[in-house]
Amino acid sequence: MLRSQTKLFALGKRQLCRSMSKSCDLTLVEVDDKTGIATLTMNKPPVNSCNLEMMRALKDSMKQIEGNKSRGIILTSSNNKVFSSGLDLNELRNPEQERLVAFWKELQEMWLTLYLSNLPTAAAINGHALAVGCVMASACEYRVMLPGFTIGIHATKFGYVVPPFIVNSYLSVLPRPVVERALLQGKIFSTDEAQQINLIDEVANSKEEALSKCASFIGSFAEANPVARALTKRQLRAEFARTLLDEPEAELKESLEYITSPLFQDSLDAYLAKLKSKNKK
Ligand SMILES: CCCCCCCCCC/C=C/CC(=O)SCCNC(=O)CCNC(=O)[C@H](O)C(C)(C)COP(=O)(O)OP(=O)(O)OC[C@H]1O[C@@H](n2cnc3c(N)ncnc32)[C@H](O)[C@@H]1OP(=O)(O)O
Repeated sequence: MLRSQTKLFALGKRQLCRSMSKSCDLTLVEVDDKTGIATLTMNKPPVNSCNLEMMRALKDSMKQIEGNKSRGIILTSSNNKVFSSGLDLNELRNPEQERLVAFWKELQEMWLTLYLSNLPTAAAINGHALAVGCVMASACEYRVMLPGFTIGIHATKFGYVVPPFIVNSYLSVLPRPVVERALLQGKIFSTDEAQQINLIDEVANSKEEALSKCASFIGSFAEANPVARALTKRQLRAEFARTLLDEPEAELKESLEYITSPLFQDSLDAYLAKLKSKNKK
């Protein structure tokens, strides 16, 4: 996804910006002129898996929204069953080194951009949010989820070690003993369970209601000075972002070694085969 492929349109009272790939718009951004709140919609069929281009589109869209002086960001999905299925597993399977490096750097940068955004951030989770899908929702300041879906980081279930910044995503919303158990079990939570442990803040019965609740949360900062708010947020979050801010290369090296190991590749093959066979039955 090249920056030059990102377009900005004036659409009535709203601005619409799209990050485009060859075949579709990977992300859509609409800014509400009345509230100044931007809705960033993930739009990569079929399940918003995060490949290199998708993560670049998300990062670029967030930077554009910040540059447009919006009042906040709501992250959501155009798919009414899946918020995001996490990393695109095809990027990890027998990867070409150069692309894998670019992919993992993009994951680091996308996460930092969202986690440390100057703006208030909220996720309207209108479908399953798995692995990095859950990480993105957890990086936001507020989460509203629709009933009947699932959310969680199940990496250990299929043989993946969880990288430290992903652990930190959970730690910024959940108490440590809960994080430890959830990550070690590879626990996926239902909407109700997620609300009980405060992984999500509210449940909404429709996407519209979820967006409205997210907008109310963002509106709750109306009295706060935006610069003071942003700097305070950065101070509060800097500790959990430290590894990626100070030593992204070390994290990259460790992750690449692990991803390219036979141990990881074998468990990925088995997992992908299981995922594909589901649709052949
Ligand atoms: C010490 C240092 C250690 C460093 C360690 C580094 C290692 C890092 C790796 C660990 C990090 C992991 C983070 C991740 O995000 S991994 C991604 C995990 N995600 C999943 O497991 C989600 C799997 N998907 C599902 O469960 C379901 O698809 C769904 C999201 C519940 C949706 O179900 P639905 O029935 O609607 O859709 P389908 O299952 O039929 O899917 C449609 C097609 O999409 C393909 N698919 C789904 N998810 C992915 C994905 N994440 N990547 C690639 N492809 C995906 C699926 O196979 C279907 O394809 P098909 O149509 O060809 O069959």
